[in-house]
Amino acid sequence: MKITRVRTRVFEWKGHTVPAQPHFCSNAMDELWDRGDSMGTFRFHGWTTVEIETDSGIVGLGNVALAPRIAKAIIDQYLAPLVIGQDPFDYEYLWQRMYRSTHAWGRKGIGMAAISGVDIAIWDIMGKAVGKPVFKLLGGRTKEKIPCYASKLYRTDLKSMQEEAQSYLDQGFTAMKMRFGYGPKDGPAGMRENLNSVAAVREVIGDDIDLMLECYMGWNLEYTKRMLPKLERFEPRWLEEPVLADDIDGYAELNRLTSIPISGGEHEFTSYGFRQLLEKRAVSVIQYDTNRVGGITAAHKINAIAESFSVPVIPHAGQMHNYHLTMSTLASPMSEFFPVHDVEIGNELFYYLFEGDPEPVNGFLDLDDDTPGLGLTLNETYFDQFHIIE
Ligand SMILES: O=C(O)[C@H](O)[C@H](O)[C@@H](O)CO
Ligand SMILES: [Mg+2]
Repeated sequence: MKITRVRTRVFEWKGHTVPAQPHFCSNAMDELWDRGDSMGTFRFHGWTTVEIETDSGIVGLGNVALAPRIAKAIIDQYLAPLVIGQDPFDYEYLWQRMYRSTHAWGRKGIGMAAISGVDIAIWDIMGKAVGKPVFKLLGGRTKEKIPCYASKLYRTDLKSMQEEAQSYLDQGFTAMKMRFGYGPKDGPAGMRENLNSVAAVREVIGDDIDLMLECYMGWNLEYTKRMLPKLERFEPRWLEEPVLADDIDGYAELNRLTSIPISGGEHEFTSYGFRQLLEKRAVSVIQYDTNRVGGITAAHKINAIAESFSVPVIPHAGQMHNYHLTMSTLASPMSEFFPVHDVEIGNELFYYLFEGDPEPVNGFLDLDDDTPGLGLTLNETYFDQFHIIE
């Protein structure tokens, strides 16, 4: 089988968007003197789709969620010529070809996200070609169902957060993630706000539900050190990305300091990046996203390394490209799940663009043993809500 064409499209959401309130979520821009539109750092209102055609008629579907226009340009100009004419089953060779030939600029960030999109489509082709779901090519079914945690609870008024937390309990979730709204610039009053929001959610969910706490890189080392002892009484499952992704020694220091597991990796790339995080004991939970980290080829290797360090892998974002990895390894006990709702941050945009994601039932989701490939198709229902760039 040979790859004949790589078709990329950018989908930019132009439909209704729910505006984010101030202090909606701490983030890396918060420390700058000019706050400006700090929410801009985590709006994902566009997506790149990668459809890879073959001479057998099979088409693989991949995606990239970061900087969509740039990802498209990288794939069109640099990556497509490297895979066209090649056998998709030579996936390791193709990955290395893309990785090595873009090494000067592509090994982290958007270069690797673009490689991920192509790699995901290649795995979709392989699954379709052998008539098996991708997880069956990676290790198969390691769990009856995948436990998942509801991930939203952005900082709003406490009553709304409590109602939202209650709604996840009502749906049967036994784990959920909330976001902090305040950071170092907000002083002791902001610290109090942060603690009050965790207390408010704990009040509703009780002590027997896992609660994950997300900082999205909006804190710094000193602030996190002050917050950790105050957070311990809430027994969070983890504290996520307290500092910038580049501060690996900062993560390691925090992870040594506290009984709260520190998590990260959503902004890390390839097995090299994760080897560093693991060797330094910088994180106690790994959270790569397959559509950034280097695709399924890289994520599969990271699972093996993480297993040898006994560090759980709970990928960022859920979504099919991650669920298949989670299903196929014991290193991964759980998935993130973004509830389907009106377009807000953009995490949920996935469901407006793709069809095939499983619905969680009582906090678990499952993958079909017989659907070939990733089990995802483009959802044309909302195409008129997007500006599409071919
Ligand atoms: O872990 C997450 O779910 C991410 O950090 C979110 O994608 C991000 O939007 C911050 O809430
Ligand atoms: Mg996160």
